[in-house]
Amino acid sequence: MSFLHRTLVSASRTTAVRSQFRRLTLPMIINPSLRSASSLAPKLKDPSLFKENVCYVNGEWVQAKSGNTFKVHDPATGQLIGSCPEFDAKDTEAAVAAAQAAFQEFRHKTGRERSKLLRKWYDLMVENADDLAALISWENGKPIADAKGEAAYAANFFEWFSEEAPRIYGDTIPASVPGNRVVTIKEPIGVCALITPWNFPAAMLTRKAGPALAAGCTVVCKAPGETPYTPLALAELAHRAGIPKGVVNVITALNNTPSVGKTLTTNPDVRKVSFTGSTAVGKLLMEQSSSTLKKLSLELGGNAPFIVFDSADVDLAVQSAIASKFRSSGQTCVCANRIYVQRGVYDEFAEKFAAKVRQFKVGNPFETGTTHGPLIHARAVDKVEHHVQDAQSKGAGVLLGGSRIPDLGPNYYQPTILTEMTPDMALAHEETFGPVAGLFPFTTEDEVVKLANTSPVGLAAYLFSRDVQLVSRVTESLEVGMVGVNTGLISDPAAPFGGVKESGFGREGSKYGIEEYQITKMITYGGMGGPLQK
Ligand SMILES: NC(=O)c1ccc[n+]([C@@H]2O[C@H](COP(=O)([O-])OP(=O)(O)OC[C@H]3O[C@@H](n4cnc5c(N)ncnc54)[C@H](O)[C@@H]3O)[C@@H](O)[C@H]2O)c1
Ligand SMILES: O=CCCC(=O)O
Repeated sequence: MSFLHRTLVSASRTTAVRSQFRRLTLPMIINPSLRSASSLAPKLKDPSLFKENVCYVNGEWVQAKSGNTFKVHDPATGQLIGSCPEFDAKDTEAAVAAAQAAFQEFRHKTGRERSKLLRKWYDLMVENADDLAALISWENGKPIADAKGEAAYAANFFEWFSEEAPRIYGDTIPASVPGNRVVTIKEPIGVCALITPWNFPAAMLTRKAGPALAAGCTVVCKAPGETPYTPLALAELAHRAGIPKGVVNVITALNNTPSVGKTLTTNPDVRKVSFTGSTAVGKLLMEQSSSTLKKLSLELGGNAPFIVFDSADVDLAVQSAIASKFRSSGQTCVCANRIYVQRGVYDEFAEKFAAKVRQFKVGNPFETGTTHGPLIHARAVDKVEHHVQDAQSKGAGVLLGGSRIPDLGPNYYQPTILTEMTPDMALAHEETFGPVAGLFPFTTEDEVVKLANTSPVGLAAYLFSRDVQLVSRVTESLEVGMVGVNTGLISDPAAPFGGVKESGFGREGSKYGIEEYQITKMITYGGMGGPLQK
């Protein structure tokens, strides 16, 4: 197993592994000893990675021209972490101008030079992984083991794209016109706006910035208002890596996010927008980008079907469902959302699944042994609660959980299992983005494929079966961009990540990821070839 896979697996399956050694308890364990307010700030080995009240523009740490700031809170405790500059349209224009000026030189660096810069940035991420993980846990709320997994996952995008940068090739194409020679070269598209979400504060940035820099582009990263400190720490590491000024800019906003987004999607110097977040915001950004016809990558919401056939290895399906459904407390776009289980194994699956979930330890992300932390904010908890109540009102059973955990804090919700789910329930057609597993019984292959494909989104799907022909049929019938067969973990810098339908378009990571930041320029040479002149 590779280091990356190990870190992903260890972060996401902490619960599965630990559970083998713990006594079953009912209900799931709640980590009792909340940290006191005075012990909230994690101790960083390098405190200078915590950048308060500044953004990184043109190689310098700057404030918003207005002097305005917004506050960032720890989702686990509600305590204040600090403030960040509330950038506005003018501040954003300045960041784009810096990136545009830097592009004129950076585009001419060789692939090998860009590779070395990315590699240095990667090395610094690895050296500072513990601090990055602490920042991730603090502002996002994921348990520290998961945050370490994210730090490694994020760094690996720089490693991967440092290896791609020197290997950018065009084609030589046989022309239809005699004497013509056609070649293509790959050029960097220009300034890229990278708009990233809070659920992976490091990895969503590196998955975009890695290929952008490898291609020779410069970037303006709009950090999520909920989790700005990890992206700002990455900016500090970019600075230390010697990345030239203006090539990487990291800006922050919370209340001004719509106007910053509008600026990034309408400024003619921005040639590409890459966004990860909700489908609703993706559609808005696409509409805004149409004014200057920007190239777009949109990695939007999912509603992943997780299908367990009678022919499955049920234990493997259970373990994988735990890893997929409850990763980051259900707050990833590829989390299983609709768990379809064939009638023949439904009861066995439900029982074994519940036994594992009962062993989760919900609590403060920094507390030893915590396997699951809080949700990101109150809106997220409200949505989860709505999905559970809606399902209950329409006849679902609550096998486990089903309520908030106010003793831990306002953003905590119990890991929950709902049974006998039906297609009319909200969870069936909306991504929950929280720790609720809805188990839908089904009878036939045709039925489950139709159910899986009813969603307007199509990001990831998972299926479990030992029947190779069934696997092949179903995989090819699913309307999604990614399928996990007999695995619940599909994220890998080497693999193309992206969706179809209203989950967006474009691929991130892998050999394809860099194409999103390139243009293919065709050159036709006329009057070439023909017989040698004697
Ligand atoms: N695909 C993913 O990884 C992912 C990540 C986060 C959220 N989501 C989806 O979003 C839903 C709710 O989460 P949310 O409310 O934080 O999502 P959201 O789309 O509103 O926010 C995601 C990020 O987009 C940015 N953003 C929001 N409005 C913007 C605008 N007008 N212009 C520019 N940037 C803007 C913010 O930086 C924010 O952090 C979830 O249920 C889930 O479906 C998906
Ligand atoms: O939530 C979005 C991305 C998650 C991942 O890369 O696995």
